[in-house]
Amino acid sequence: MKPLLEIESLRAGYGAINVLWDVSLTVEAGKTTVIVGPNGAGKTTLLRAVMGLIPVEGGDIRVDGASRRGAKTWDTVASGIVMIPEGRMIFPDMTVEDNLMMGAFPRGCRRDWKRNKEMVFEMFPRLVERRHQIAGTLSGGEAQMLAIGRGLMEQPRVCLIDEPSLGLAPVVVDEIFRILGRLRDQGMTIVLVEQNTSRALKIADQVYLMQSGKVVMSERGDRVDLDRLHALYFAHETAA
Ligand SMILES: Nc1ncnc2c1ncn2[C@@H]1O[C@H](COP(=O)(O)OP(=O)(O)OP(=O)(O)O)[C@@H](O)[C@H]1O
Repeated sequence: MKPLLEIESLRAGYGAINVLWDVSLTVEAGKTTVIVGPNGAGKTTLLRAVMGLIPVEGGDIRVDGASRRGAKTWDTVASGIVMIPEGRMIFPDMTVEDNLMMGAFPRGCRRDWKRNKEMVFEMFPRLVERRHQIAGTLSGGEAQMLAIGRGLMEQPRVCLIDEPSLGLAPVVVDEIFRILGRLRDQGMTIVLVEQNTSRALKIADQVYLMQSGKVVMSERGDRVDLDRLHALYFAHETAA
C-alpha cells in the first residue's frame, strides 16, 4: 500500500531564498510523524510547501501515490490535508462557533457541521462554555483548542500541526498533548512540528530531525537514541 503522504527530494523557499534542500519523508496513514529541529531549520516552510502556500521548486509531494505538486491550497484542503498553523490564526472578531463553522467550508462539510461541531465540543468542553465568545478574547490555550477544533471540522485525512504548545503554560501543554494522543489513538494521521521534543517523542511513531533545510535523522519513535538526537540537534549551534 502506498503511504498516505510522501515528500520526495523537495526544494522550496521564498523567492530567491531557498530554504528546503532535498527533503524526503514519508507519512503513513494512522501514524503520528513528528518533525523536530532547531529554529530556522525549515519545519514550517515544509508544512507550507505541502499546503501549496509556497511554490515547490523541485521534487514532489504525493498523496496516495499521486503527485500533488503545484496543487492550490484550496484543493489541498479539499483533498483532506489541513494545517493548524503556528500562532493559531483563528478569526479574532468571530465567535468560537463561527470559527468552527468556517472550518467546515473548504471540504464541503457544511452538511455535517452540527455533528462535527458536537464532536469538537466533546473533545474540548472548554469551548462549549465559550461558544458565543469572541475568539480574540480567548486565552492562548483555548485559542489553540479552537485552532485544532477548526481543523477537525474539515474531517481531515491528515492534520499538519505546527508548534501547538508554543507559549502555553505547562498544564495547558499537558491538555493539548492529551488531545493529540487521543486523536492518534482514534487513528488520525498527524504530522506534528514541535519544539517540545520530549513531549512530542512520547506520541511519535516516526521522527524526523531537520537541520538547515535538510532531514539529518529519521527514526522510528520507539527507537530514537536521545543522545544522538540531541547531538545532531545542537550540531549546527556548536559549529557556529
Ligand atoms: N516569508 C519568508 N520570507 C523569507 N524567508 C523566510 C520566510 N519565512 C521563513 N523564512 C526563513 O526560512 C527559514 C526557515 O524558517 P521556518 O519558519 O521554516 O523554520 P522553522 O524550522 O519552522 O523554525 P521555528 O522553529 O523557529 O519556527 C528561516 O531562515 C526563515 O528566516
